[in-house]
Amino acid sequence: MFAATVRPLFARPLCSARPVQNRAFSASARAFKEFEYIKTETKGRVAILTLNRPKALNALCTPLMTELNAALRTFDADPNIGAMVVTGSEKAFAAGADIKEMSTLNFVDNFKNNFIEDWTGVTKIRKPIVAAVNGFALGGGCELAMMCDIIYAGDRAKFGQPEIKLGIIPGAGGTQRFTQAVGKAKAMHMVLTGDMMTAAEAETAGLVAKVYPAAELLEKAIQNAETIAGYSLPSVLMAKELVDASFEMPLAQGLLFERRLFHSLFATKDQKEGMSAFAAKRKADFTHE
Ligand SMILES: CCCCCCC[C@H](O)CC(=O)SCCNC(=O)CCNC(=O)[C@H](O)C(C)(C)COP(=O)([O-])OP(=O)([O-])OC[C@H]1O[C@@H](n2cnc3c(N)ncnc32)[C@H](O)[C@@H]1OP(=O)([O-])[O-]
Repeated sequence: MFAATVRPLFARPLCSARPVQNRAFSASARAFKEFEYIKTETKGRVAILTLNRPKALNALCTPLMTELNAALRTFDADPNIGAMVVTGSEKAFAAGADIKEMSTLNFVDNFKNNFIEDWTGVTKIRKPIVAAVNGFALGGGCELAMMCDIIYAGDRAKFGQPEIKLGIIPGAGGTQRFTQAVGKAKAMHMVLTGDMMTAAEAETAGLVAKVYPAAELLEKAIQNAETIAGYSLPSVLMAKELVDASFEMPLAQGLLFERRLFHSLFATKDQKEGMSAFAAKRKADFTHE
């Protein structure tokens, strides 16, 4: 047992009726207690984290993001977990950062407190995170989905960066990751008009990996996460690291990095297991070593 101490960024967080402090949880039981804005469960080697602030369409506020990041970090450190799924409700994955909470913020405090930097912990998680998006993924909701490694969408999902309508701009990747995913033409249109994109458009544009009927989305996302979690963890972690590195590195360096990690995987037990299982026509039994 260990305790996670979290401190709200704001003196009076609008989305919390009670202080979000000293939440104790048991990593071994993989059961979190007392979370207010998210639910967690596990299925085999997959952890499922559900944003649970239905009255505000899962608008992202500091306590919600603190809980989400604490849960992600704990599952990342749990040897029994190989992949995670982040999802919301049928109506909304998340309708963006909490506009009511942000409405009174000012530049100097934002700058001094480095507002929302703490919220981006999802990008530091090493195990794969799948976003299962039903309903609205707008503003910070779309940005949160893009911080995950794969986005699967329900067929009625809507994506968008509508911050321009509020007199601001996207603040957590909506001008950068969105542009990398869909290209300049569509990114400019979405960011400058605030229009929404359907799931089908998002799949065609390259933002979304696959679209499923809304009612089947979570089950399919978990199945895909189970497939990933069943593979050798060192190779999964390296594969994720390399795909992410391709956005940061020149091609020659990226290829060299890939080659070196490819070489290194021949030091694992799982490489021997995977290849001998193939030759023996049986399923590999990976031990993640
Ligand atoms: C991972 C790190 C991420 C960091 C992100 C930071 C930077 C980011 O780029 C900035 C933003 O996201 S800026 C944000 C960008 N996002 C936007 O601009 C989208 C804003 N939302 C909308 O445009 C509409 O709600 C929808 C079109 C989503 C649904 O319309 P509909 O079906 O007619 O439903 P409805 O009746 O409208 O809503 C039901 C309830 O939910 C409430 N609520 C909803 N969103 C909220 C929010 N973001 N806030 C607070 N509350 C929000 C709404 O007030 C209402 O509560 P009430 O107490 O009953 O009044």
